[in-house]
Amino acid sequence: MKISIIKIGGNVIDFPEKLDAFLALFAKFPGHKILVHGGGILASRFGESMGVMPEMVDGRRITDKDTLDIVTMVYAGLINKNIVAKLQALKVDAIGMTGADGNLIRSIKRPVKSIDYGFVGDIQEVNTKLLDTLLAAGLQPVINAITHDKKGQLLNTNADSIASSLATSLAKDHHVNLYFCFNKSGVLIDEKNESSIIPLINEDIYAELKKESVIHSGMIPKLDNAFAALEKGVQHVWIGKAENLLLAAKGKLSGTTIERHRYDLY
Ligand SMILES: Nc1ncnc2c1ncn2[C@@H]1O[C@H](COP(=O)(O)OP(=O)(O)O)[C@@H](O)[C@H]1O
Ligand SMILES: CC(=O)N[C@@H](CCC(=O)OP(=O)(O)O)C(=O)O
Repeated sequence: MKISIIKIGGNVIDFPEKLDAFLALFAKFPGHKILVHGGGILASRFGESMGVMPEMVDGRRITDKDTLDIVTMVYAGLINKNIVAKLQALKVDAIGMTGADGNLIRSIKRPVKSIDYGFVGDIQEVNTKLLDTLLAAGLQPVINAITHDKKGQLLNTNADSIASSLATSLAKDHHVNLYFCFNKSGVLIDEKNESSIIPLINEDIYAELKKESVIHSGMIPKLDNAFAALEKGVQHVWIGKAENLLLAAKGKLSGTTIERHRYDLY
């Protein structure tokens, strides 16, 4: 079957009117679809209000015990259940899940090397059978950034990595497209100029733009995840503005398409 994995970032979730507009588009999105969400901005804000200061390294959150409790409440509770309720109101039969539900995503606590990320999970296994069953039953999974180690420990996992892993696991048996929706029009040459979209990025262009620091911070893990997905059989990866999601689905020019192949110069 054809499956679309759609990831929505914290910058959109944080603005109720932007989230509502996005969910209305998601409801109209054709075919089988899975929504993956983060919510890092809200988690940071909640943490700060409780005296737990956010600490990020390379776009990943250092997650101590208090932070794990906060992200579990925010991602698996507040954000996930609100999105499910809003989608149900839009007549989408959404079902909200963490990686622990139905053993959907098993991860392991990231080994301590130069940095101790704490309770951060690296994905090991995705229960694609469960996703197949849910999709075949007409349900639309809404999956958040909390995973588990199957030994009783919840872990915090970057939502871009979750989207990419779900896409690559499902791509073994299905035609899978991956859409990263965020608050900018795409990958930009000049971050402050929304019309400076780079329509197509391959690995050569990526390496060059990274070297020149045109691409930095949160965009690096997003693009690493995008290339990893293409390498493992995902058909199409798109990065762009949440409001252009339906244009992207129709193949209309909007945002950035990620292309795997390097161009042969000779
Ligand atoms: N060349 C670029 N074009 C667009 N955004 C960029 C670029 N380089 C870095 N970024 C940054 O990456 C961010 C998106 O990554 P992230 O915050 O992880 O997204 P999300 O909203 O999905 O969580 C943008 O908000 C922007 O600040
Ligand atoms: C380990 C790790 O970094 N987890 C992320 C999960 C949420 C996320 O990815 O949210 P966005 O998509 O809104 O950035 C975090 O806690 O920020």
